[in-house]
Amino acid sequence: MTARLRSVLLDTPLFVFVGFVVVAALPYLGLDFYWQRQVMLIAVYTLLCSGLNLSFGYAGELALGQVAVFASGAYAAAILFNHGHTDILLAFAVATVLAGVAGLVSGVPGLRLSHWSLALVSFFFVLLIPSLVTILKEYTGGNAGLPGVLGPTLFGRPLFGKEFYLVAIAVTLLWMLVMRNMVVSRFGAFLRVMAESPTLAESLGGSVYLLRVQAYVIGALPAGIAGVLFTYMTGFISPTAFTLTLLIALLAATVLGGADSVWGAPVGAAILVLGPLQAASFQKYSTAVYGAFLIFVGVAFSMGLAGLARILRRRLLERRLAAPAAAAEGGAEPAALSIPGQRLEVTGVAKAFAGLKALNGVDLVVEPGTITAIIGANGAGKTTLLNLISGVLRADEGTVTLAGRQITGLRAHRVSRLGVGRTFQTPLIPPRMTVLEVVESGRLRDGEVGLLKAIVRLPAHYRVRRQDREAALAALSFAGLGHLADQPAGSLPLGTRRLLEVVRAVAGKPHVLLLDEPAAGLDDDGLRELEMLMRRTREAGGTVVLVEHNVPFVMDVADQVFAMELGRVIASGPPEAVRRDQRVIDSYLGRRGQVAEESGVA
Ligand SMILES: Nc1ncnc2c1ncn2[C@@H]1O[C@H](COP(=O)(O)OP(=O)(O)OP(=O)(O)O)[C@@H](O)[C@H]1O
Repeated sequence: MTARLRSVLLDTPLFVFVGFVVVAALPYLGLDFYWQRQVMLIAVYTLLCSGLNLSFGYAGELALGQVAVFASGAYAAAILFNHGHTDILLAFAVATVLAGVAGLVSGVPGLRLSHWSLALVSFFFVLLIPSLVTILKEYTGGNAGLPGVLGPTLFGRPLFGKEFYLVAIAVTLLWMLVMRNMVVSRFGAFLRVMAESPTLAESLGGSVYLLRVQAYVIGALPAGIAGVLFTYMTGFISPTAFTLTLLIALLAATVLGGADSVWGAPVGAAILVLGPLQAASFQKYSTAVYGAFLIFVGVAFSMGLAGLARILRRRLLERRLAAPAAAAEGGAEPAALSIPGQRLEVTGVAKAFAGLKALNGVDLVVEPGTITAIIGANGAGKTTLLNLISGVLRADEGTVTLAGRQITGLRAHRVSRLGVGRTFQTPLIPPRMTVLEVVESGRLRDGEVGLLKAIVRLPAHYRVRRQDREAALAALSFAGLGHLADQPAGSLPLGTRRLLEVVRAVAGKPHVLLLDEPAAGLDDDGLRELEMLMRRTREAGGTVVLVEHNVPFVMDVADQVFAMELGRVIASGPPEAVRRDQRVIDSYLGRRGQVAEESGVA
C-alpha cells in the first residue's frame, strides 16, 4: 500500500468505508432490482446534495442551478450514447466539463454582483431547461424525451445490473472522499470562515470572490456526474425529471442532512428517497409539501441531523477532552514566538463618507517592537483608520506603507497576505469551529490554499496542515489558552472570544497587528491576560496598533499614543504627555472622566 493510499484510508472515518463496502455488496447478498434502483437514486441525490453542501452550506451562496447542471450531465450522456459513444468514463468527463462551464457561466456574473444575483441567475437556468430542450429537439427528443439509453460500457465492456450499480457506488464514494479532503483543507477552512463573515475571510487573506466562484463551480461538478448516472439508471430522460420540485426537495434534503457537513448529504438523500414523502398519493402536493418542509427545516432545524450528531458527539467526548487538554498545559512555560514586525507608515490619509470627513489628513508611524495606541471620542475616525490600513476601505487621499512598500488601495486579502493582521470591534469567530481551528485559520494568510494538493493528499498538504496546527498550538500556549484548544469557539464567553481573536492574528505572525477595542467588555482577569499577550507580542518583535477606549489600560501598555478628534490627530507622543495634553483632556479624557463620574464608575 502506498503512503498516499494509506493516508487516504487512515484519515477517513472507518464507518465510511465499512458503510460503502456494505452498500456495494448488497446486490450480491440478494438485494432485488427495485431496491438496487432506490440505492442508486440515493447515490445520485447524494452527489447533488453534496455539491449543494459546498456552495450553499459551506460557502453560504444560494446556488439554485444544481438541477440545470444535473440536466446538462444527463442529456450529455444520452446524446453521446445515441451517437455511439457509450463509454461511461467519456460521459463523466464531458458532463464534468459541461458542469464546470455551466457553473462558470452562471457563477461568474452572478457572484460579481451579489448573493441575490447568483440566486436569480442560477434559478433562471432551471427555468430555461424546457425551452432549451425544445430548441435542441433534434438532439434532446423535445418533450417526448430520449428512451433506450441503457447499457453504457467501460473500456468496451457493457455495464449492466450489478456492475453499473458498483460503478454508481464507487463514483459516489470517490466524490465523497474528494469532498471530505477539500473540507478539511485550507480551502475548506476559508469556506467555513467565509460562511461566518466574508470580511473575516478577506482579513485572513482569502479573496471572497474567488472562493465563492471556486465553491460554486466545484459544487456543480458532482451534479454533472449525477446526471450521467441518472440517465443510465433510468434509461430514459425527458424535461419532466428536472423540475423546480426536485430543486426544492434537494434543498430540503441538504438542510435536513446538515448543509455544512460532508456526511449529511447521504443522510438527507436517503431520507428523500426512502422517506414517507415518496408515497404515490403525495405526488400532487409535492411542491407545496417540500416547500413547507424546507421552510420548517431552515427555520427550526438549520443545524440539520449532522449538527445534532455533532452536539451529541461533543457531549459524549466532553469529559475526555477536558482532562488531557488541561494536563497538557499544566503550568508549562508558554511557547516562545518570534513575530517579524515591520515599520508601518501612514501619510496624509483622508476618507469621506457622503461628505462627512471621517479622516482628514492623518499621519502615523509605528515601529516594530512597539505598541501604539489610538484614542479618541466615538466617531473620531479610529476604526476607519484601521479599515484603511487593512484594505477594508480605500483612502481618498494619502498613502500607507509597510516596510517602505505601498499598500494603499490594495484589497483586504492582498493586504492581509502582505502581513497585516487584525481583530474586529465585534469579535468575528466562527462558532462551529474549535478554538484550535480558529487559531489555525490565522495562518491561512501565509502560503497557498493548495486545493489540488489537498484533494489528492500530496505530502505537501500534510506538511502545511501540520505546520498550521503546530503554529496554532504554539500561539495558544503563548497566550496561555492551550487548555481551550478543543472547545467549540461558540461556547466561549465574550472576553475569551476577544482574546481568541488576538491569538488568531498572532498565529499568522503578522508584520503589523491591528487591534480594534480588544479590551471592551473584559473583566480584570481578561484585561490582565490581554495585557500579558500584548506585552509578549511586543517582546516577540511585533508592530502593534491598538484602538482602545480603556484609558488606564492604554496608558499602561502603550509606548506611544495618538489622540484623534473628528478625523485628525490632535496629539501624539508618550502616554503621559498625551494624558496631560489640554486638547486631549478637553476633547476626550475630560469627557470620559465626567461620564465615568456620572455613571458612578471609578
Ligand atoms: N461605512 C460608513 N458609512 C458612513 N459613515 C461612516 C462609515 N464608517 C464610519 N462612518 C462615520 O465616520 C465617522 C468615524 O467613524 P469611526 O467608526 O471610524 O469612528 P471611531 O473613532 O472608530 O468610533 P468608535 O469609538 O465609536 O468606534 C463617524 O462619524 C461614522 O459615523
